Amino acid sequence: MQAQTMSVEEFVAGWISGAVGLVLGHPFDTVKVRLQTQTTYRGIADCMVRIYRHESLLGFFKGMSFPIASIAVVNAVLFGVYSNTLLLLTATSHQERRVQPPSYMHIFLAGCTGGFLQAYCLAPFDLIKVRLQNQTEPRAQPGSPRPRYQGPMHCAASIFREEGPRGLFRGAWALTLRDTPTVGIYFITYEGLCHQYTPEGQNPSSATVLVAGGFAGIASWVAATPLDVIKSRMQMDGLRRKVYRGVLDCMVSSVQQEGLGVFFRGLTINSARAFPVNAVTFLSYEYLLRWWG
Ligand SMILES: C[N+](C)(C)CCCC[C@H](N)C(=O)O
Repeated sequence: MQAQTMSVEEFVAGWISGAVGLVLGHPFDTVKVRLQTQTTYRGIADCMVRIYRHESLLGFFKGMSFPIASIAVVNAVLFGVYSNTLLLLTATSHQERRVQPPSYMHIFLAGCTGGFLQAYCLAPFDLIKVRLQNQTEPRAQPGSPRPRYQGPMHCAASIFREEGPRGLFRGAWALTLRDTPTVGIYFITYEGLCHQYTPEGQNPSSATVLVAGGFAGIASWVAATPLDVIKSRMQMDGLRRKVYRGVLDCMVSSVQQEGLGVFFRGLTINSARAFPVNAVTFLSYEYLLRWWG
């Protein structure tokens, strides 16, 4: 791979590795979204049992098809922009960076750039995912009430019709605020841990990549959870009637009604999800790049 030319491999590796992680983490993600936006569940276990009883195993996979289709764009942008920004800042390729590690400042800046740009691609897909995950109706049985959205395309079309084209970007601002700094944290944690446990100039071992990826996921999600709650609430807003005037208003009224703890809703489940998802994401990313490199 040549330095200074844009590398397509990074985008493709980002896509495939994201898809692998996504399927693994989706059931956790559904529980998280419900806990963040609905007040009827008493905790993780209660939420899981009730989803299973009422909606069967399929309930955990609601809203997954769109993220699978969009992860190609979203993760390719995340990893591709990150890597290519580093290439611009440091003039070294993925392999050369093992020998000449970039500074943490450069890693953070490249991560923030990747996070900022992927947030915009992610926003409409994430909105549709959250709306579908929050539908508690069991799969259609004859005579049972039909859920509001019949599927991802129907959901997108309904939002477009009922809330206008801008409606598809509901929550995008909160999402950008969530992801810009936390993707910086994501890559700093990953690169820092890999560097720490890898002899000079070598590639990190699979075990190192798994652990560093897992902790990168946890660290970034811990930092991201407060704005993740706000983001999910903004996305559900407007469904019946509009409650929040903006990100700040959503923060203030959530805290007033539920206390500061509201910012940590879904933290446990988010971290439990983040470890395996991001361990697998980084492992496949590294392997794909080594294989092609
Ligand atoms: C959003 N935040 C920056 C915290 C995490 C970025 C990690 C993205 C990964 N696909 C996952 O879903 O865990």
